[in-house]
Amino acid sequence: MMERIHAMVASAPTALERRAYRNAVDAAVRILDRLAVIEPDADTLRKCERALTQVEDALRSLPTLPEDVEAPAHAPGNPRFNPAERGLVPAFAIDAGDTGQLVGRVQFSPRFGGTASVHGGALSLFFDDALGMVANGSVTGGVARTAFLRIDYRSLAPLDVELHCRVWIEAVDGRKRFIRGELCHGDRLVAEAEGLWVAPRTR
Ligand SMILES: CCCCCCCCCC(=O)SCCNC(=O)CCNC(=O)[C@H](O)C(C)(C)COP(=O)(O)OP(=O)(O)OC[C@H]1O[C@@H](n2cnc3c(N)ncnc32)[C@H](O)[C@@H]1OP(=O)(O)O
Repeated sequence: MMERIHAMVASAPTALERRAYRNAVDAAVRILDRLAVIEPDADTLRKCERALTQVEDALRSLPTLPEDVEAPAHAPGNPRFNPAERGLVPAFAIDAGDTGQLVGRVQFSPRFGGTASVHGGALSLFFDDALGMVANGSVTGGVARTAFLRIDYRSLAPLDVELHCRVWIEAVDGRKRFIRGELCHGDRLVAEAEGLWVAPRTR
């Protein structure tokens, strides 16, 4: 029986499994968002902890991903490898993009917040993902890893508000891809980023 379950999850996920995975992650992050804004109530929180522990126990009984990265489960379509689909970064709506740039919108929900504004580390996480998409895009081809990422925080980023982002390739020099990006709230610049992505040596 265990072997059969493992064979099921070791294959690339179906559309139904992807949707179910997304829905489960969405439910989990909605809880984190709610916990970030509620007034503490110890009794309710204890009940919440018990219920969540039951969910966690159910998840612990499932097999984990195979270590072999060539296995079908590691196909790019698997939502577990998409930072937004597993709740690591806020979903980024891409409005326009070509081979060397993209334009989109992002909204940071309360779990990404400090007090009333977005946590600086969350902005950095977002930029790594958004600039990384362009660095790993069709103009450059192949995989590249973040070598450095510099963020200039220009003004506070509000939570739960749509922010606009633009990302573009500044230069490509051999294996090096220099990428820049900016995030705005209306006309106001919130943060700028520049980074280097380095593609692996081919030999
Ligand atoms: C569609 C999918 C979208 C996915 C988007 C998500 C993207 C997210 C990507 C990540 O977050 S990856 C995780 C965070 N990054 C890492 O863990 C990387 C850790 N570091 C490394 O693996 C290596 O240091 C690295 C691959 C970046 C570079 O190692 P290499 O051995 O391939 O490069 P090497 O040291 O030979 O340097 C190559 C060139 O880059 C330059 N370089 C490397 N690191 C640098 C640095 N930090 N600053 C400035 N220049 C740097 C280096 O000087 C040199 O320049 P030149 O060719 O002109 O001589």
